[in-house]
Amino acid sequence: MGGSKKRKRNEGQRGGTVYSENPPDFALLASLYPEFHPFLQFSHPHSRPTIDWTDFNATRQLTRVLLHHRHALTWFSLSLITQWIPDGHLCPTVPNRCNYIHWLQHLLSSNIIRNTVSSDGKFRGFDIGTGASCIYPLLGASLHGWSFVGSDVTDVAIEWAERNVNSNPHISQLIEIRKVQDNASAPCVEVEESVTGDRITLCRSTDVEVAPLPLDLHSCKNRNYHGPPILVGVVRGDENFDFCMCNPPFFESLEEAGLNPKTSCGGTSREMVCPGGERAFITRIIEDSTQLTEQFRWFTSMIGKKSNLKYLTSKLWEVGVAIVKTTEFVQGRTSRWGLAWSFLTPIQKTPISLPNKKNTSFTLEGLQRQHGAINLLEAVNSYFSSHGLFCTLNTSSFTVDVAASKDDCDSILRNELHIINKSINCQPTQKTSNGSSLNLSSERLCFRISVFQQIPGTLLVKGSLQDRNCAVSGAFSVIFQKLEEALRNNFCTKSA
Ligand SMILES: C[S@@+](CC[C@H](N)C(=O)[O-])C[C@H]1O[C@@H](n2cnc3c(N)ncnc32)[C@H](O)[C@@H]1O
Repeated sequence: MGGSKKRKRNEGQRGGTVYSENPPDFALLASLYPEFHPFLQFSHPHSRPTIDWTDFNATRQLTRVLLHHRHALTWFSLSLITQWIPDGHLCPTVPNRCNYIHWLQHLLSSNIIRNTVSSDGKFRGFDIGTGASCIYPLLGASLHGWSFVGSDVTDVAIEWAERNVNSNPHISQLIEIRKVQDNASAPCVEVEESVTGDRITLCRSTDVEVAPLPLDLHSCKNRNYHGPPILVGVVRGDENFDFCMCNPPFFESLEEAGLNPKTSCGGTSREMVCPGGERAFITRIIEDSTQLTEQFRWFTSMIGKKSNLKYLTSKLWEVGVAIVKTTEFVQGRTSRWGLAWSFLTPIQKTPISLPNKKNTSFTLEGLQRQHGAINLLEAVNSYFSSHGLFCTLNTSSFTVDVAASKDDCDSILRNELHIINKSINCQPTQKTSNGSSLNLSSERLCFRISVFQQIPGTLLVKGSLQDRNCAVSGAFSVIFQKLEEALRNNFCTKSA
């Protein structure tokens, strides 16, 4: 921590992915795929080539050759120009989509939630709105051998997603494309045979014609979302998944969707726009998830606006999830966020394995001017208060003293900071040598957070355990890590 004056933004999901460590070499791609060559641009004769990111033909050709070169995927058949992504349809950028897959792989293999669905790491996922590209199932199946149901509402998306699946016979058995319709008759499942080259592949295709949703879902809770069903009514009662994923229609209008002139990835209004934008769409996913708590280990979604991440996270705690995980995906100048939640009880970490340090710290660098020590201190205070912990803020010494009961600590160790008992038992307190008013009962975890400004834009956050021998001191490291995560999320990432 600390050190370098200018923080270099990590590309990819924090921690990096194959594309941040090994970016595409356009010259090499053009030598391997002549159809990509016309799109190369050179700022001067000996510079590395790039492409015109505002040219839809260039970005879709790049996606096609990258999928083939890096992932052995045939996407909108390389040989048949008639099999091309329909004009104007969303063309996915591969590194960005890989970041999400990479994060999911990390989430699933970390076994925070017990694996009850799949064996051998062959996870099963539900891709909400798979699109004509079917990009996530193709990547997930080819990179990790995951199986998928990919849903969508438009005929074009379904038709082309199926074609893309069938163009990849080595993984086509792993992917089912499911059409979502908003009318009331029983689901029908059919298996279609299709011929690709000289091989016959099976692409399971399902039309799920769903019963109308319960009234309260349509009208009361989802005033803003009036579209077709998303999970409830599309997922069958006997299905279980390790995860669902979604790149939702981010925008409230096409005008809003067209605000980024720097890249051209296409996107029709059906793909990009939903009344109420991603906030409404993901709120519906959250509401659906409360009815499918046991059928998914993880619910996840991509989020385009940081302000929505905060809103949706608090919504999740309101509906009683057991755990929330977030991440930031950074690709070039674009940031997106990942949100994951589960209703299943996380596997309890053993306190013995936790380091029992008395003092610990981290540095936040590159903060904007308006984020001074006092703002950070207030954020620390409200972070702990909002989780029901007893806090004393001291703005002259730039400290917050915090006390947590044994039950609070148990909850935190189970990753359940949100259900901390708010009615903290305020016993008589005793003055400590450093002047704080903390209860030093051996059953209570008492610690002090101090904030120091090192240089403008760089703050040091220090945590000091008041009594290292208290019965619950092992919880301190976890709580401090959670605080760091929350502060970094709030203060260190680009605002949307
Ligand atoms: C932003 S696009 C994402 C496409 C693709 N997953 C990707 O990442 O490029 C959103 C997709 O969601 C689909 N969609 C909208 N509402 C839906 C619903 N209720 N259920 C399933 N898909 C839906 C749209 O048709 C569109 O294909």
